[in-house]
Amino acid sequence: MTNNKYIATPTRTKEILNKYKFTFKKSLGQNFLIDSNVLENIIAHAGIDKQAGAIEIGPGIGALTEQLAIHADKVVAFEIDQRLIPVLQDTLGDYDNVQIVNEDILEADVAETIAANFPKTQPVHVVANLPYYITTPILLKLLHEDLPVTSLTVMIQKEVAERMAAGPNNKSYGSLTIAVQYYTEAAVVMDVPKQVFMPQPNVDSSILRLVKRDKPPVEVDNEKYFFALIKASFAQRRKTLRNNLTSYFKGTIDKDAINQTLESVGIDGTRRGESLDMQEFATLANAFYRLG
Ligand SMILES: C[S@@+](CC[C@H](N)C(=O)[O-])C[C@H]1O[C@@H](n2cnc3c(N)ncnc32)[C@H](O)[C@@H]1O
Repeated sequence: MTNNKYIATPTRTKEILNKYKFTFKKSLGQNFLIDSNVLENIIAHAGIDKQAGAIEIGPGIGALTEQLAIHADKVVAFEIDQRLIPVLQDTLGDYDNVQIVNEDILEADVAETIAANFPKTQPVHVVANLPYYITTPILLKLLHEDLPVTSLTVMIQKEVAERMAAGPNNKSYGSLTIAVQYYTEAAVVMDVPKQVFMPQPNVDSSILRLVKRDKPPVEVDNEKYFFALIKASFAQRRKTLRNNLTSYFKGTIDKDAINQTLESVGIDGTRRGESLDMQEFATLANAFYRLG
């Protein structure tokens, strides 16, 4: 992959950018990968082989897309920036297993795209160097929609990757952690320096691997209610669980009922949200939900 014919080298990237007089849009999180070793690592961790399909978000000029085209059966890539479509048609012209969709991933019907492009029995992996300004909405959309994908391997901001893979009592642990870990097993597989991007971002990056679970690790009566209660429990991190819940349930459940419910499930209301594990949140959410 060190061969200069590939897109992910500084020289080839500059050539392509010059040819199209392409100027980066910071507002679209455009930081392109120019390091073939990092790409090799992404592909190695992503579980991609010729039996698998790949969904990419934000192909840019095609550095990762090209490697996915080489290693996977088929690639479908969503790119919002119309200026990149002719560039991609050029850089990926040699590959007949790539489809570019010029759409905003947050608006796209990803389930329909998967159904239209990949056989039902084929494993499909999401692989992306994500636009960092919308990392959380993209991942939560893909997870909440419960798409038929086997895994997600994504380059994201290091702090966000740590948050998604954290455990209780860690300063990074929060409602995002639980949302991600409810659907997937999360692990940070590699930290990545700024120097591998053009232009260099202001933040450090990590590759995060999320493997979809067959079923959630806890039983929840109502998922929407569960996630809303978790969010409320972290609303003010320094506040006790009881105080956060009192603000959240104001006007619907009174203080006495809140105390009784906490007591009934054996959770001390003076604890902070960050000390509860997912099972405790599930028990708590189910108990409040059953109050009706
Ligand atoms: C960090 S760059 C990655 C580019 C390329 N994959 C690489 O690694 O060199 C993020 C890409 O996402 C695209 N993008 C930004 N917002 C998007 C959105 N809402 N939907 C789809 N693509 C988006 C940008 O135009 C850009 O090409």
